[in-house]
Amino acid sequence: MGKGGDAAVGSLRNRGTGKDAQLKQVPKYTWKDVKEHASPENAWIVHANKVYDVSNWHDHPGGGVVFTHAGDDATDIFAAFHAPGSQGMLKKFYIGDLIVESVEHKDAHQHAFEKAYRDLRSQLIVMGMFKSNFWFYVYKQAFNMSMWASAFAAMALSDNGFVHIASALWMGMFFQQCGWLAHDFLHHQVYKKRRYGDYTGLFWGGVMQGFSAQWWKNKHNGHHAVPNLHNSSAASQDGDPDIDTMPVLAWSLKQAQSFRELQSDGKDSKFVKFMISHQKYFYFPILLLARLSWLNESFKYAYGLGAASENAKLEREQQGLQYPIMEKVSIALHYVWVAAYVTGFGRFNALYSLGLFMIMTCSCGFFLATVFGLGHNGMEVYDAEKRPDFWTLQVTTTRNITGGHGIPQWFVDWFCGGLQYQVDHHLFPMIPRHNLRQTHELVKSFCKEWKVTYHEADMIDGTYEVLDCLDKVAMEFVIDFVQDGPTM
Ligand code: HEM
Repeated sequence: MGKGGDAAVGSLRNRGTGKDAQLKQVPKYTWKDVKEHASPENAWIVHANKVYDVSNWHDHPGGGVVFTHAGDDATDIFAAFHAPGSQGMLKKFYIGDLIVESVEHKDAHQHAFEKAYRDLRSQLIVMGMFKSNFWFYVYKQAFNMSMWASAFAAMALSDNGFVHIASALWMGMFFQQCGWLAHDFLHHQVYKKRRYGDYTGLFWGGVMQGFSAQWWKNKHNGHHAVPNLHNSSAASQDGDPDIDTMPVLAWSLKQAQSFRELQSDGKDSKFVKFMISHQKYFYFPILLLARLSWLNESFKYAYGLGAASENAKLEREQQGLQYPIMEKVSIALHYVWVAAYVTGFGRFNALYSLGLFMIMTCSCGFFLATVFGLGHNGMEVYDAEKRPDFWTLQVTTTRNITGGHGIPQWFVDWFCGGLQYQVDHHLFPMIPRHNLRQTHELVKSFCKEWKVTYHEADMIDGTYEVLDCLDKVAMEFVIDFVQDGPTM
C-alpha cells in the first residue's frame, strides 16, 4: 500500500466501490501527491484522471511493467497493452480522483493534443485496424515452416560444406522470421483470446526460436512502456532494457558517464573508456553476439537460474512463470531439434557442428538486432524522470524504415516483419502488422498537424545515423574525460 494513500484507500476499499463509493465524498489528489508514489512499493498511477494504488502489485498479469508508470499518467500505455475487458479490474485499485488543475505542466494545447491522439485511436478501432486477418497469419506461418523444412532437408540430404553453410544462414533467417511471428502473437495482435496468442508465441518463440516467452514479455513490454529512457542511476531499473547496453555501448553522454558512480574514485574504468571511445567499431560485432546473449537469458529465466536485470529477477521471484511447464518444455524441444540439425543427425564432428551453430546463431543475431537498432538507436534519448507525453515519447524515440539505396520496399517489408512501421507499432502495439501501412498514413498526417517530429530512413541511411550517434557520444565522452575529468 502506498504511503499517504492508506487512509483514503482503506476508506474506499472497505466501503466497497461503485455506487456506494460514489455516494460518499471521493478523495482528491494533486499531481504532486501522485508523483510522490513512484516506486514499486509505493506506486500510484493515473488513468483518465482517476488515481489507482498498485503498490506491490506483483501479481499484475502483465508483470512488473506496471511499475514503469508509478507516479505518472498511465492512461495511454494502459490502452496500448490491454484488452477492453481489463478496464473492469481498475476499480479494485481506485483510491480517488486527480485534481486536474494541479497538473501544471500541461496547458490547453497539451490537453487538446492528448484528446486528439486518443480520438485517433478510437477512429482506428472503428476502422477495424485492430482486427487480424486469419489468412495472412496462415500464410506467414506456412512460409516460415517451409523455411525451416528446407534448411533442415538441405542439412540432412547434402554432404556439401557450402550447402551446409547456406543452410545455417537460411536457418538464421528463419529464426529472425520466427522472432517477428512470436512478437505478433505475444503482443496479442492475432487472437482475441490471449491464451491462444501465448500458446502460439510459445511455439514460434520457444520451440522454434529458443526464447522464453515470459522473459521476452518482461523485456519487450518494458521497452514499449519506456522506449529510449535511460535509467536514472547505474543501479536503477526505470529505463528501457533495450538500451541498457553499458558498459559496451552508450546512446547519450549521460549514459556513457553513468558507470562512474559505481567506481570508488568516481572515475571511468579503463574498460569503459576503451569500449565507449571505440564503440562504433564494436556495434556490428556486438549484433553478431546478440542471439547468444538472448538464448542464455531465456534459458536462465525459464529454468529459474537467474535473470539479466533486477526487474526481471523480481518478476520471476514474485510471480513465477505463467506457463511453467510449457516454457521449460518448449526450450528443451528447441535444443533437441537444433542438436539433431547442427550435427547432421550424428554425421558431423563436434567442431564442425559448433561452427554451424555459430553461423546460424550469429547471423540471426545480426538480422534481428539490425532491425531493432534501426528502430530506435540514434533517436531521441530521455532521462527516466523527464519523459514527455506518451505520443511524443513513442514518436521521437522511434524511426520507421523505408526502401531505398537499391533495397526494394517489398524486401524491407519482409525482412523487418512489420517493424519497418516501428513508430506506428509503438503507438499501437496490438494492431496486426498487415494493418500498419494504413495506420501509418493517419499517424504521419497527425504528426504533421500537431508538429511532432516524425522520422524515417532507409536501411543504409538509418545505419549511418546509428553509427554517427555512437561516434558523437564517443567524441563527447572523450572530450569530457580528457579535458574536464569526471563530473559527478
Ligand atoms: C490498475 C492498473 C492495471 C490493471 C487493473 C491491469 C490489468 C491487467 C490485466 C487484467 C491484464 C491481463 C490481460 C488483459 O485482460 O488485458 C493485464 C495485462 C497486461 N498489462 Fe496491465 N493492468 C494495469 C496497469 C498496467 C500498466 C500501467 C501497464 C504498463 C505500463 C500494464 C501492462 C500490461 C501488459 C504489457 C499486459 C500484457 C501481458 C501479456 O501479454 O500477457 N498494465 N493487465
